[in-house]
Amino acid sequence: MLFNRARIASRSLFGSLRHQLVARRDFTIAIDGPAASGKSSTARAVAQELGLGYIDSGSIYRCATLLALRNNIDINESAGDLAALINKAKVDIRVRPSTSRPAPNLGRLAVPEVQVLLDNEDVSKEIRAPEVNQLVAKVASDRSIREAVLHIQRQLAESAESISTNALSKNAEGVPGGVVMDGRDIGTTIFPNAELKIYLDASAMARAIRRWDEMNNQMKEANALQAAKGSSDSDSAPAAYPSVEKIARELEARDYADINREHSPLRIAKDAVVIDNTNLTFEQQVYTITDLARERMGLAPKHGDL
Ligand SMILES: Nc1ncnc2c1ncn2[C@@H]1O[C@H](COP(=O)(O)OP(=O)(O)O)[C@@H](O)[C@H]1O
Ligand SMILES: Nc1ccn([C@H]2C[C@H](O)[C@@H](COP(=O)(O)OP(=O)(O)O)O2)c(=O)n1
Repeated sequence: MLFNRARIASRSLFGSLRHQLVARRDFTIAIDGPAASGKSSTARAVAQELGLGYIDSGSIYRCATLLALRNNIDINESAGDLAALINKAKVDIRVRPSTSRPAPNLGRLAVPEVQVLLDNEDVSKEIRAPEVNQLVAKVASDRSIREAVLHIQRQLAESAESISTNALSKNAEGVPGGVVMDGRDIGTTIFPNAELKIYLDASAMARAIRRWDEMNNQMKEANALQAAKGSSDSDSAPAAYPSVEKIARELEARDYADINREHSPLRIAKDAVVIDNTNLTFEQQVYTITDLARERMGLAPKHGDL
C-alpha cells in the first residue's frame, strides 16, 4: 500500500538541499541534541511505543571513525580515502525488543536493543570505545564523509520502514508507518519536513553523570561475569573509566565541534520542540514525545499531563 511505503529521493540538483532525505513516508520523528542528552534511548523507546522504525545516525559516523582507525587513515590528510571506504562499506542497524531488565534510570520502559554491523561484523561495542569518541566529531565534520554517510542513511531509512511494524510494533493501533531517526542534523538537514522534530537537551553535568553511571554498570557486569568464570586474569580485567569531570569536558568538546563545524552543524530547528530533560524521568520524556506524535497523527494522547 502506498500509504506504508517509504519513498525517498535526494535533491542532488539543489546545492544546500542536497543532503535532504525527502521522505514520503507517513510519519517521521527527528530527534537531535548534544552528546548523551538521551537521544538514542529515547528514540528507541518512542519507536517501540509507536511501532515505528529506528535509525541511530550517530552509529554510522562511529562506523566511519572505526574504519579510519583500523585503516590508519589520517582524517586531516585523507578524508577522501575514508569517504571512498565508507561508500564501499555495508552498515546495518538491527533493532530488536529488549531481552534484559530495563536499566534502573529508565523506569519501567524496556528500550529495544540495537546491534550495529559493519561489513557483517558486530561492532556495537567497538564503536563506543574512547578512541572513537575522541575522533568522531572530526570525522563527522568533513563534507565528503557526510555525503557518504547520507547514502547509508537513505538505505537504512528504506529498510527501517519495512521492519518497523513487525519488529517493534506494540500498542500502535492507528499509527501510520514511519521512522524515528536521531542525530545532530536530522530535523535541520536530513528530514527538514519531519512531522515531529524534538531537540533533546540536558545540563553537561547531568549528561556526564549518566554516561559515568552507564560505564559503572558495564564495569559491574564485566566484574560479575569474570567472578562467575572464576577468572583472576588481570589481562581480561575491564579498563578503568574516567571521572565525571573528565567525561563532562569530553562531551563539551564534542558539542563545541558539532555546533561550530561548517557542514550541517548541530542547531535547534526552528520548528523543533525543545525538551530539557535534566530534571525529567525517562518515562516523562518518552511519553511527552509519543503523545505529541499521537496528537499530530490525529490520535488521542495516551498519557495526558505528566
Ligand atoms: N531522563 C533521563 N534520566 C536519567 N537518565 C537518562 C534519561 N534519559 C536518558 N538517560 C540515560 O542517559 C544516558 C545517555 O543516553 P543516550 O540515549 O545514550 O544519549 P545520546 O544518544 O544522546 O548519546 C543513557 O544511559 C540513558 O539511559
Ligand atoms: N546526524 C548526525 C549524527 C551524529 N553526528 C556526529 C556528531 C557526534 O559527535 C558523533 C557521534 O554521534 P552519537 O549520536 O553516536 O554520539 P552520542 O551518543 O551523543 O555520544 O557523530 C553527526 O554529525 N550527525
